[in-house]
Amino acid sequence: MQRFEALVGHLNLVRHENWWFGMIQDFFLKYFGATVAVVLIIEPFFSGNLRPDSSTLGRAEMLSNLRYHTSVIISLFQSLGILSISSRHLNILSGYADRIRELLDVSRELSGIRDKSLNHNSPSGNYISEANHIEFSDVKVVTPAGNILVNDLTLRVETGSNLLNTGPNGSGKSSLFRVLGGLWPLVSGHIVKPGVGSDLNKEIFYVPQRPYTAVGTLREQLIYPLTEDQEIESLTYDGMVDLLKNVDLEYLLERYPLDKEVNWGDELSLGEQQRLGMARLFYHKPKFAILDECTSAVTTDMEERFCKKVRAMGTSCITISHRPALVAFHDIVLSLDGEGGWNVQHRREDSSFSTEESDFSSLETDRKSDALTVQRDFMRRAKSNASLGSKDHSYSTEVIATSPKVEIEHAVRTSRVPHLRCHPRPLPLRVAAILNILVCCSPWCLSVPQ
Ligand SMILES: Nc1ncnc2c1ncn2[C@@H]1O[C@H](COP(=O)(O)OP(=O)(O)OP(=O)(O)O)[C@@H](O)[C@H]1O
Repeated sequence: MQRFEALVGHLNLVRHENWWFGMIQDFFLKYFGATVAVVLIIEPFFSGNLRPDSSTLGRAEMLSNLRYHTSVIISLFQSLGILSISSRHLNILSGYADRIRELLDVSRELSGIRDKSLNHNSPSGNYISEANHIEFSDVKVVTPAGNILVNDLTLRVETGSNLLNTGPNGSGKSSLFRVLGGLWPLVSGHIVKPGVGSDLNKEIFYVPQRPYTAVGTLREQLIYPLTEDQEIESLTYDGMVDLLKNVDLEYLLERYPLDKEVNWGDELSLGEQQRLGMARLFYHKPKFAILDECTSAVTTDMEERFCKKVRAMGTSCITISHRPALVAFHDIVLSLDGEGGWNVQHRREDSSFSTEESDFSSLETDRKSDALTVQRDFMRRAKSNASLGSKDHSYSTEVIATSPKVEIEHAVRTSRVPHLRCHPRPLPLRVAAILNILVCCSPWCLSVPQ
């Protein structure tokens, strides 16, 4: 609050100074020059030092001289004004130059940190190396402010495995992947991942909750972050149709002409933007996809189809989510407790679970119990899967399987929905039934006391 008040005070001061500067500058440029010019020229005229010839030509010459000198003096003052403005422009320019220098310093510093973490012989022992899988060994996730979010995490995600990352808000779910992507420095431990040194999106594609939507054509949105000249194989119209059909967005092709530039962030709903983000993933077909709550605004049906399609594509999902329903599509669950603790559960071949953990359950605080709820849900669902004996099943079968059976049977028996009979009764019987209803409902019948 104090800083905010200091900022407001500083802005007020700048506005105040600007106002005075503008006033003085305007007066100096517009009025002061002309006033001085008139005084300088009129003074000799009134003191009698300047007497025109009596001839018309002499008077005209004097007037022309007066005009000339006035304009020279006014131009002189204007030039002085422009010089004073230039000093202001120079100040602004030096401010911009200073900010660019700061940016270059920071980027140099960051690339130094990155090079250090890529260097296997780093004296601190923390480095990033290349492999076909993702592995964290004793990795600490620390915020730029110095808070430890995850302590000594050890976890391996093989190609083909799917990891679900859960935990309370602010527990460091997204931050873990900031470290993986090199956005935050690796302060301790060792990370193994594919595509080291190349752009993150080639091997590990990040799909955020609100995908970035640049102003441009629909095609440009689908291939983002690549641009047309970076594409190895150009995306055809049929390819676009297929990608959009996967996420039920094919109507965008009818709504927007192919070459129309649109601000997609303004024109699409969050759910549509998320589906566009999914279509991008299908275009890039990465080895690993980091799905950061990217299905939070779409229907569960769409979410189920998306998960199945990503699996079929051979991409391993690393999903950050609070939705327990998603456990059905993952074989490893990483739970963070927001206090540095973590817990990893692996689904084994026989659908039972093995658990690795740090000091996760030593002390159950509010944040830990939040994370434990998701874990317990995962275990419950996993047990029910095992009893069903199925390894691969859909979200809806999951829901049906975990719903109380008795209630379903009961609901079917007491169904109020009328059903057509397979063998309708003979016509005379149906006519007799209708007559019976008519007679019973007639006013005479209704008025007869029972
Ligand atoms: N640039 C930053 N500087 C300092 N602290 C940060 C920065 N970015 C995030 N944090 C802090 O790190 C913590 C973890 O943030 P993160 O985004 O990883 O949480 P999360 O588990 O993904 O939360 P959510 O479930 O709400 O998405 C938060 O407390 C946040 O305030």
